[in-house]
Amino acid sequence: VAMAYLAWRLAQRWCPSSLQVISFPVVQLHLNRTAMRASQKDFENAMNQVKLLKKDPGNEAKLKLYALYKQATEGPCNMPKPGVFDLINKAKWDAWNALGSLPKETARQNYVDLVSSLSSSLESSSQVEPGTDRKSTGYETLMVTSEDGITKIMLNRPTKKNALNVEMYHEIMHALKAASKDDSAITVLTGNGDYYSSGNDLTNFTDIPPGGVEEKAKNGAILLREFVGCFIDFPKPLIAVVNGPAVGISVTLLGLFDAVYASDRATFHTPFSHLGQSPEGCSSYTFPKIMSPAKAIEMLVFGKKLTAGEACAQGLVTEVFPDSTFQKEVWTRLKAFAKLPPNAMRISKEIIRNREKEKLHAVNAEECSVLQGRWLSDECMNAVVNFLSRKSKL
Ligand SMILES: CCCC/C=C/CC(=O)SCCNC(=O)CCNC(=O)[C@H](O)C(C)(C)COP(=O)(O)OP(=O)(O)OC[C@H]1O[C@@H](n2cnc3c(N)ncnc32)[C@H](O)[C@@H]1OP(=O)(O)O
Repeated sequence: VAMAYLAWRLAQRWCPSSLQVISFPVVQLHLNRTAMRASQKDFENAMNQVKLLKKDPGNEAKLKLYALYKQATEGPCNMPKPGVFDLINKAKWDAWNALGSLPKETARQNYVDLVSSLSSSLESSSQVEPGTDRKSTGYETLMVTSEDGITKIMLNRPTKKNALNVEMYHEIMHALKAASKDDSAITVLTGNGDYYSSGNDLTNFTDIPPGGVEEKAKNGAILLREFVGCFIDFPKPLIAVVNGPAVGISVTLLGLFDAVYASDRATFHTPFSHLGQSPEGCSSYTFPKIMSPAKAIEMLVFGKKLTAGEACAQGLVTEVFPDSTFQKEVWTRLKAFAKLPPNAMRISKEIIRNREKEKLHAVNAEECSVLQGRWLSDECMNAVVNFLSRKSKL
């Protein structure tokens, strides 16, 4: 029920006046389009095209497609209204019912038009899919630059506090793979805006695939394992420039970095229990080693938020700088590091890190498998619903 609620809320959030948005353009198209009629063949082609869309068109578009399909094939909605707790079916019923007495032929035409516009918009945004050689501007969620021997990967969703959505996970993996092969000596991860990162984007939980929440959790675990694996295997010195508060996975990953420089404005918070979740990013292994098991439990189990000074005292942060001089001091230092012989740095990192790699991959696999189960728990679903319905913030 919680997941159904999530999907429903998301549809509402993207389309607050969903009934008007669904019905209004449809009726307008009907008025303007008396001369145009999609054939049954066009309709069938459009149905096949939907299955081939490279990106998920989102809940709002899916609701419109559903409503138009039902109207085109069955006519006006004559089903009984689903109960108030049957949230997904109620959202679908609302969308269909809002089409009123729209003629079947018009619904068919509108369905074909909608699929055509979705295909072209999703096609053009997929031109920067992983696999192609991206320049900095090719990223949707990152700014990646390379100069003075430093590749800088900047998380770039400042209005969302740099929350990591699915696209950002993929783009970071792509940027790390590219940085591991480019001619820079060191790689830096930082955030744009006032946050370093608010961790996993909680709306990632709302986009449920046809296989349901189990498939969603399985896909999430696969993505997470691959994502964390890229940090474990990264061959060059990897440095975090923590410009502001860090939450969740953006904190746990720090245990896999080679140096962590933080502004004194930064905080470090892993509220996994509050979210019904469990530690990831290999933190169940790295944190107890870095800061002692008891201190790790305070953070990872009880969700204690550390200041930058406390995180430095615990060994998670290398050094803290006053916010007013943070950028200047850190980048001066990094530019000096980047002038050191790159092969020597790479080999030294290898000898320090390599004997732990196998262990880290095993920990990563175990953490992902535990999280997969957690994501299906009532505790987790309720926490996500509460955040999305703005009942709770950290
Ligand atoms: C597939 C791999 C999965 C790996 C799993 C990882 C686990 C984790 O990372 S757990 C950590 C998850 N993160 C959170 O729980 C943080 C949730 N966010 C908040 O509590 C607050 O937003 C904040 C304390 C970070 C900031 O509060 P503040 O009042 O300053 O700003 P807001 O108005 O809340 O935020 C602005 C804007 O950004 C959206 N947003 C921020 N963080 C997230 C997030 N993690 N997920 C989704 N959206 C986020 C927030 O909703 C606002 O959006 P709108 O302007 O559209 O309302």
